[in-house]
Amino acid sequence: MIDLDTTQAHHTLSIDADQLGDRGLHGRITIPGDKSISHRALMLGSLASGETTIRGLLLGEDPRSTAACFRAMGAEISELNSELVTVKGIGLGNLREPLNILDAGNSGTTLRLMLGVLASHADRFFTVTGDASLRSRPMARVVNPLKEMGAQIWGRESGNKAPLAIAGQTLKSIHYHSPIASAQVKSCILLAGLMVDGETIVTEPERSRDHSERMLRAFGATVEVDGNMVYLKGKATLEGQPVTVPGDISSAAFWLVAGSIVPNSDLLIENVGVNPTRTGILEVLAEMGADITLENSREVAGEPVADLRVRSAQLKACTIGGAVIPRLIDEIPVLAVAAACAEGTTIIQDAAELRVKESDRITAIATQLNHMGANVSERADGLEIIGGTPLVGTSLESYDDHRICMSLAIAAIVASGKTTIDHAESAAISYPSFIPTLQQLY
Ligand SMILES: O=C(O)C1=C[C@@H](OP(=O)(O)O)[C@@H](O)[C@H](O)C1
Ligand SMILES: C=C(OP(=O)(O)O)C(=O)O
Repeated sequence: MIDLDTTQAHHTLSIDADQLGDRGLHGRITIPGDKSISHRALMLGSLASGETTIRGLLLGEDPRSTAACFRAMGAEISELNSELVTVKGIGLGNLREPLNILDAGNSGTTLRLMLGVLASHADRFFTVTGDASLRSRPMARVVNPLKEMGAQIWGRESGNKAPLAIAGQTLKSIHYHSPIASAQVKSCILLAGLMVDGETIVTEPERSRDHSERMLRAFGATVEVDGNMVYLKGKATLEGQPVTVPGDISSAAFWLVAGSIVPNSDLLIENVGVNPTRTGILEVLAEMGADITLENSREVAGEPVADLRVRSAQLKACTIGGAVIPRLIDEIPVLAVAAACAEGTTIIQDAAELRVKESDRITAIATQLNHMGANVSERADGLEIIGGTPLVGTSLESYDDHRICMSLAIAAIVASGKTTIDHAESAAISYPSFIPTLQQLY
């Protein structure tokens, strides 16, 4: 029994795994569009000259926040749907000063990428904010390099926390050595560099997702990549393009883990983006002994795509850290569920970033899995998970964090008895059809 109680403002998801039987998970799953690519398609489409068409856009709350912000600055974005969205761009440098505060909702990507755009629109004033979670997340990581480029930004804690106010300026180019591997930091600076005179360069300690580089190039900007360094030629022009958004591997991750840990499963997850800067989860699950194969590998609109077939397997522990972390950062909560079901002790390290996501994901997943009977200890930069203790259904908190909510739902389907998860509406941030898909599998 999988039931969603929508009678209160905050929805409660109930999963009674005992009633699910032992037939496993079977069938084909289509996952929604990639969130990172959806944000970028809406933003670049808005900034470009001419029309951009977007097929397969994610209809989650986060891309809706991006669309609302850019509409408020003059971009004509048609009603959002996953078939076809058209964006009539207003041309680089032509954003209108918005009449009200721009609201990025729960979306770090919206706020951080947009700051680069706003800071570089001279003679215009912008105010930006977000929900309680986003207002608690650090913005200095983008505000400081933007200030080095000449930006004027004010906010709480010396400009580290939203609400923020931005007086747009003509910026100058920099070579920024980012202390963290973050696609949001890298993309913010590249977007800020579009209108500067000269080359903007970002070097990061490890390579983070490269969707901005790929899409900027497709829209006509000159972008070069050399190891962990990205160059963008200033005074760029962007031309609207057709964009096809592949399925989000971060959403596929829930089924990759579910199909592995639920005995007798055999799932085909169709049309998944397998950009090498995102496939850390496939490498780690393979090392843990998962049975996952890539079928029908192809390239769609400049991004590699495949269907992923997953069959159940006994997982074993592994150590996850170093350069792979930015390539699976959003999948760590569900990987913790996999580790709780694996034989042996899994260590997740170099992942302190998780403490400043929508929630402190290290504390959130450790606390909630322990409530279910798992053996998880927090480390400053990750988790230590002694796998193999049986999981028991109970009442759980999602911390209003979409990835925690969905990860706990996957844990619940291998637990004995009934689990309830609060704030289940949070799944709609990145995966509105998650609960219907879970129900369809049973
Ligand atoms: O650029 C992006 O689209 C994203 C980058 C990552 O954040 P960081 O850049 O903060 O690591 C990731 O966690 C987020 O979900 C999406
Ligand atoms: C961290 C995430 O997104 P954002 O930073 O855009 O809020 C996420 O989707 O897990």
